[in-house]
Amino acid sequence: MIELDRVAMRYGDNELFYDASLSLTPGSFHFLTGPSGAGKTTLIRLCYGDLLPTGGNVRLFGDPTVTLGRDALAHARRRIGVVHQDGQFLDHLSVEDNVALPLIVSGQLNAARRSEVRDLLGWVGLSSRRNARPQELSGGEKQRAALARALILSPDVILADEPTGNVDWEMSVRLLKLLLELNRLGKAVLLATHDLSLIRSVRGTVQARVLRLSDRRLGAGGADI
Ligand SMILES: Nc1ncnc2c1ncn2[C@@H]1O[C@H](COP(=O)(O)OP(=O)(O)OP(=O)(O)O)[C@@H](O)[C@H]1O
Repeated sequence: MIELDRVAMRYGDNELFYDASLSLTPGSFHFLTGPSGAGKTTLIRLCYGDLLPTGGNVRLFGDPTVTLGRDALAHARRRIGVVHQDGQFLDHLSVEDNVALPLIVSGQLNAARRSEVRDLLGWVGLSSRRNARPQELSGGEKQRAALARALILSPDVILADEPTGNVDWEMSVRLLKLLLELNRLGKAVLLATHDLSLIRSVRGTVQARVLRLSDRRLGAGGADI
């Protein structure tokens, strides 16, 4: 569904990585680790066509992102749910409307979809916070709202950039469990995290690949779990 084929990425003279290959197939689960600044967020942005590679190819559902026009890219992106590191909420909207935003923007919000938004908020444990503003949420609540918003268009692929960054251990495990549940439903998941103990916590319970981005290379990050 998403394929990186010998991808290189540089910002000006700063080459972040080269020769990076990766295939996110249905039902696959990948952890992406690596030091701060190695390029994990950049790699995720390449995976949904937010950036174009400076070398190699990124293919979304078969088509190289460099060849996709605006409409085709928007169409492909609707199949990819992104959980951003910083949430990226609109502060003047309620949590519920933030989650519904992809439906509002694409003109799909009706009574049935509104009820799906509420179901999703229930699934991530935020029913009682649906009328709050994003700035009133705790770190863990924000991350769960970001996950709900990423899921509202029923994507085939979920890209999560440090979703457990600012939350305590219990909440990290809870978020990871939500992602694993989605993965069991057949969705491809890529989860970037610094937290190796989180990866170890699911050892033996899930088939996942651990990738490490460091020294400008994307490689295996230790034993797969
Ligand atoms: N738009 C940009 N223009 C120029 N340099 C950038 C841009 N975006 C990121 N960088 C640089 O690229 C490098 C990699 O950034 P990136 O955010 O991808 O790393 P990361 O591995 O996700 O880091 P962290 O774990 O701290 O979030 C950093 O040195 C960053 O300053």
